[in-house]
Amino acid sequence: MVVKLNQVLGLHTTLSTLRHLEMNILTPKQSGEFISKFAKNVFILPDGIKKLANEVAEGIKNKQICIDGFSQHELHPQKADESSVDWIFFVDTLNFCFWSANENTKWEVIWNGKTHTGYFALCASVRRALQDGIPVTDPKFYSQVTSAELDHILRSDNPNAKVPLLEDRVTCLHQVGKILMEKYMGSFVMCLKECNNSAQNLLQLIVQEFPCFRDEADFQGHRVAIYKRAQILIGDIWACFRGEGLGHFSDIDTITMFADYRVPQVLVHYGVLKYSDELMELLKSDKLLENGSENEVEIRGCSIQAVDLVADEARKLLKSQGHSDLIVSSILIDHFLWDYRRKHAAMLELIPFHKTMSIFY
Ligand SMILES: Nc1nc2c(c(CN[C@H]3C=C[C@H](O)[C@@H]3O)cn2[C@@H]2O[C@H](COP(=O)(O)O)[C@@H](O)[C@H]2O)c(=O)[nH]1
Repeated sequence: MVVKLNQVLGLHTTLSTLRHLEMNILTPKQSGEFISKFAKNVFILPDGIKKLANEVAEGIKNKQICIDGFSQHELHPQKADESSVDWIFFVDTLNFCFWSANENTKWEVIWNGKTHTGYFALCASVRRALQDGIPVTDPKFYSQVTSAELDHILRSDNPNAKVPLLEDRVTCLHQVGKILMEKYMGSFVMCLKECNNSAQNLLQLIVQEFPCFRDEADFQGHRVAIYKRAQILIGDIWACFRGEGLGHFSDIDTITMFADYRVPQVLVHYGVLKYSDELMELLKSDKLLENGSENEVEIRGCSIQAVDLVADEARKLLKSQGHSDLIVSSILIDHFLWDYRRKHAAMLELIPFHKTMSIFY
């Protein structure tokens, strides 16, 4: 069934999304709307939206939900300077697929006496490399890094584990490092300076210039864009700079949540998303979902739409309470949900996450 685009979506376009229209690619926001309209195995529940929106509105009022979360983490860069931009670009080039088949093959990195897993294991391995004098976040270095060198840099302190997709990570680093060296004077800062403080312009530049960030799929006859790593890259720079200077984006609220494999677990926990029995059984069977498959696109697309609906509802609530000055963004809601999953990992374990071997998330 081919659906007429303008029947489905109010086309909110800016100059930077014209590329999407030329190539018929929906923006992430449009993709979330479109996918959720035609999803067969994933449903968005209005009561869940209201419940989570209430909690988000409260969190924004009492500042539990705020931009400071990023810099408060010891493993994130503490200074808002150009070296932090290249740190974030390096990390978000590799910010994918940390899950392991079972508990004892978890990739772990020890830093300052604390054992880190998943995303923070990646951050810890960067700290470890920099402390060992390896210029790991320098495009000059990683554009030519060997597999053996990256294997050493990302080595697990859990001897039973290795970081998955090592060769894919080397390929991604070579690709983006070469482009930065050849076209952007060896730093992602030059890309930032080209986007005149527009998040959408930067998003277009990232997916145009760096193919490994092109997180797209075909769904019901249309090309949809999820762009999880491209958007988290923008969100992390914005958060690190607290929305100032190099991290100032006039349209940051047009960035959607980052469709990974963790936030959908929290959305199901809050009763915002519901899976069909068939899909839930499939996820519980631990079978891999192929990147771009219908179920996987439905989970990720409905997550985008659900968080945007929560943001809209929270804005309405805050406005009705006389707080229309308080900013609500899908990024801040995403961070809250992602951090929530880590805080309540044991409880959330009861809700299966979709396992995909993908360089995109
Ligand atoms: N949607 C969303 N996905 C995120 C993040 C982050 C880290 N962001 C930091 C920066 C600011 C925030 O305050 C966070 O401290 C990583 N991921 C994804 O999760 C997965 C790994 O998960 P786990 O096994 O638990 O480490 C993997 O796909 C990874 O790409 C996020 O924020 N949102």
